[in-house]
Formats: sequence, C-alpha cells, structure tokens
Amino acid sequence: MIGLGYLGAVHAASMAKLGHDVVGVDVDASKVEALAAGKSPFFEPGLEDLLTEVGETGRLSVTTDMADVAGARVHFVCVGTPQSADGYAADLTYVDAAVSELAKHLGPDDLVVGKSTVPVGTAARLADVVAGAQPGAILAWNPEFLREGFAVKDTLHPDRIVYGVPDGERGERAAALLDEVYATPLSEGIPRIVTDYPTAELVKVAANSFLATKISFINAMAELCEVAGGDVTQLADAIGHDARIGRRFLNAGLGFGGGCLPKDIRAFMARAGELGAGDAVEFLADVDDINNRRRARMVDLATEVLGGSVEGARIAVLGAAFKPDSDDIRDSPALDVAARLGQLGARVTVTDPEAIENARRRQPQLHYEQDVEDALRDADAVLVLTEWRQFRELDPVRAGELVARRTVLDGRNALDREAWTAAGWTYRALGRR
Ligand SMILES: NC(=O)C1=CN([C@@H]2O[C@H](COP(=O)(O)OP(=O)(O)OC[C@H]3O[C@@H](n4cnc5c(N)ncnc54)[C@H](O)[C@@H]3O)[C@@H](O)[C@H]2O)C=CC1
Ligand SMILES: O=C(O)[C@H]1O[C@H](OP(=O)(O)OP(=O)(O)OC[C@H]2O[C@@H](n3ccc(=O)[nH]c3=O)[C@H](O)[C@@H]2O)[C@H](O)[C@@H](O)[C@@H]1O
Repeated sequence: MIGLGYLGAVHAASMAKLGHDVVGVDVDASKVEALAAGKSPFFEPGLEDLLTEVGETGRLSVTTDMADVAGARVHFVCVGTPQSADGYAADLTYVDAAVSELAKHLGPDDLVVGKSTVPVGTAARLADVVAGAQPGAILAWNPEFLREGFAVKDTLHPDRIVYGVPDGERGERAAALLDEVYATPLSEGIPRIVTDYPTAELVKVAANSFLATKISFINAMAELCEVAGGDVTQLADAIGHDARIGRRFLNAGLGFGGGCLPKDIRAFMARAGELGAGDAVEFLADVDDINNRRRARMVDLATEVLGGSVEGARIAVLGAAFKPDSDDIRDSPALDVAARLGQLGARVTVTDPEAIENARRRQPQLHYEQDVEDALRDADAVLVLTEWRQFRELDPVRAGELVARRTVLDGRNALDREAWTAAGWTYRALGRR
C-alpha cells in the first residue's frame, strides 16, 4: 500500500483484516511511526480499533522504504492528487514519483492498482511506465468511493467495485487477481464493474461531480428561498420524496469542502479542456461558484446580525473540520468562514471535537478552545458551521447562559429551530426564513 493517508491507511488495515499480508509505505515518517505503534495518524471512526485488531495478527507492517514492497504481488497506489498550486489541474507529482519508484521493485507477475483519483488518461500513461520497467507486470485502475467519517465501513462494505483493466488476457488476469484480493466477505453481493481504463477513471470523477452538483443544486434553491421567503429544508424534504431525486445529499447550508469534491470538479474541468471537451463540463464552474457563494453569504449574514460590521465582535465558530466525524480541514468551509471573519476584525474563537490541531496549524491567528462552553462564553454570535453531534445536541438554554447575545447562525441547518427560538435565541439559517 503506497501512501498511508485517509485512503491508504484505511485500505491497508482493511486488506489486513481480510487476511492479506500488507506492507504500507509512506514518505511521511510521522505517519509510519504512528501506524507502527498501532495508532491512527488522523481521526477516523473505527480505524484505531481496526489497527489494534490487525496489529494482533501481525499482518500489517509499515515502512518508509519503498524497497520493502519487493515480494508483494499487488501494489495499491494511494498517494495524494491535490489541486496544483498554479491552476485547476491535478498535481500528479506524487503519483508519478510513487509509480517510478515502485517500478524499480516490480516482479514479473505483479499487479499495480491505482486507487488515487486521477485525470482520465493517467492510467494508460502509467501502464507504459510499468510495462517499460517490468514487461510481465500489469496495471489496473480501481477507484475508491469511501467517505471520510465512514471510511472503514465504506471500505469493507462498498456500494460497488470498479476495475479498469487492459484488454485481453492481461486484463482478465488483473481482474482475477483483484477478485482474489477482494474475496468474500468483502465482495459478496456487491456489484462489480470491469471496464477499460478511461471509463474507470471517469466513473470516479463523474460520481464526485454528480454529488457536488446535487449539493450545489439544493444550495441554489436555498438562494431562491432566501429571496422569495421559502424554506429550503422543507423544499429538500418535498423533492427528496421523489425516489428519482432522493433526499440524500440535499442538505443545504455552507456547501461542500474537503480534500476531494472541490479539487476533483476543478481537475475534471481542466482535463476536459485539455481533451477539447471543456464545454461538456462547463456547468461545473457554476457548481463551484454556487458553492463558494455560500461561504460569502454566511459572512454577510454574520455581518448583518451584528449590525453591519463584525469588527471587534466576539464570534464563536462551532466546527473547523470540513464535515463531522473527521479531523480533515482541507478546503473546509467552516475554517474558511472563520478565517474571513477574523480578517474582517472579528474576535473569532473556534471549537471542534477533533480538528483543532490541524486548524491551528492552518490558521494560527484564530483563537481555539477545545471545550464548546469555553468557546461560547461571552459570544456576540454563535455560528454552527460543522454539524458534529455535540453541536446538534447542544442545550440552547445552557448555551444561552454563557453567551453575551443569543444569536445563532445555523450554517448546516442542523439545529432544532423551535428549541433554540423557545430558549430566547434569534435563529438565522441559510435558505430559511
Ligand atoms: N480521502 C478520501 O476520502 C478519499 C481520497 N481519494 C483519493 O485518494 C488519494 C489520496 O487521498 P488522501 O488519502 O485523502 O490523501 P492524503 O494526503 O491523506 O494521503 C496521501 C499520502 O501519500 C503519501 N505520499 C506522497 N508521495 C508518496 C510517495 N512517493 N510514496 C509513498 N507515499 C507518498 C503522503 O505522505 C500522504 O501520507 C487522492 O487521489 C484522493 O483524491 C479517493 C477516495 C476517498
Ligand atoms: O473522492 C473522495 O474523496 C470522496 O469524496 C466524498 O466524500 P467526503 O469528501 O469524505 O465527504 P462527503 O460526505 O461527500 O461530504 C463532502 C462535503 O459536502 C458537504 N455536504 C454533503 C452532503 C450534503 O447534503 N450537503 C453538503 O453540504 C459536506 O459537509 C462536506 O463538506 C464522496 O462522498 C466520496 O464518495 C468520495 O470517495
């Protein structure tokens, strides 16, 4: 398993649980050190228990030395593909480096399995690198669909399994070996789609683009509700009852963030443009714009409830992670809004059950409190920006005793509006009256 981040560490532990002998490699010595001690290098529910479980079997070892992968039959590539520093395209430096380094250690029957999310065309290019180094070795692309916060469950019980393989006998061999890796119980009853490289690569970005579009669709409806006096949560419930639409991923609010949806739709636009098909996914620019407008709207709403300026106001921001049950702050809408308010002169205190350390590293100028009550103390406004259970279940009466002014902005439509209003709070939310 090459790359032991949010994807690779979970995949490594899960494959060991299935009974495979797994060697995990990462260039980041601190991650390797944590995993060697049976600790998760980041917060992901269930991962530490899984590491303990597989630690007792001795089937998972970790290293910073790529040479230690020699002898493995199947090599999963799970390194990062972030947005480039200078544009929308994916930065493939890590994938290219990992595959070039791996190529030196490949045996003639080995299978290289790409799991990272890559622009269409990458697999074909890397297949040449693999074949150039070891003609017997085969490359497959096996995109990953796990969600952070549910990563262990999603890995061990996926919705579907997709393999992109070369044509002919080599493709059949690759698929058969992957079937062995994902043998029962993982694959029992799970739809399995075996296809070519480009389709497998496109399935991944198409899925994330669809999810991003669904979120931006409901957030566009929230904009309409705001100007027309409607309620987007009721609208979502009503359209969601139509099974063709479905209620999931129709939660309006601050929009999507994280290390995947934002960068994946941008990389898709960049790649489509390179292929001369930019028009086909031009709508994703709107999806991105709608999403970004939600953050600006939240800053405006805070300014409005604070009487036209946030300068000098004490603002409690509940949430730093891009979603609950994660410590991931990559492109986090919550942390972005907190930082913007700080720039405007507000005295911002951020609290989050798991993400404070990461947030402090990214936005050291903000003030942080681990305890939510300490964050609420003397606040002029409370902004709920990540819907952790701890925040959804806050007692509005107790919270009201701590703050200077009972004004709450529900950036995730996650609170019980009636209970907060009954406790004397001014309640404002995105897309609701
Ligand atoms: N995080 C998620 O929920 C999911 C991520 N993905 C995709 O998986 C890929 C990885 O994402 P994350 O795990 O979130 O990123 P991450 O940044 O958490 O982990 C990537 C890891 O790769 C390591 N690495 C970089 N270069 C290396 C090299 N040459 N050799 C060995 N290790 C190296 C890094 O040190 C880091 O630990 C991305 O393409 C992402 O789009 C796909 C599905 C879900
Ligand atoms: O490629 C990836 O890395 C992954 O990206 C997403 O997973 P993830 O980023 O972990 O989180 P999501 O649950 O998709 O949430 C993404 C963002 O959308 C927001 N969101 C989600 C749902 C919703 O209804 N509304 C909404 O604003 C969340 O708050 C969060 O900021 C996809 O859901 C996974 O299938 C995919 O594997």
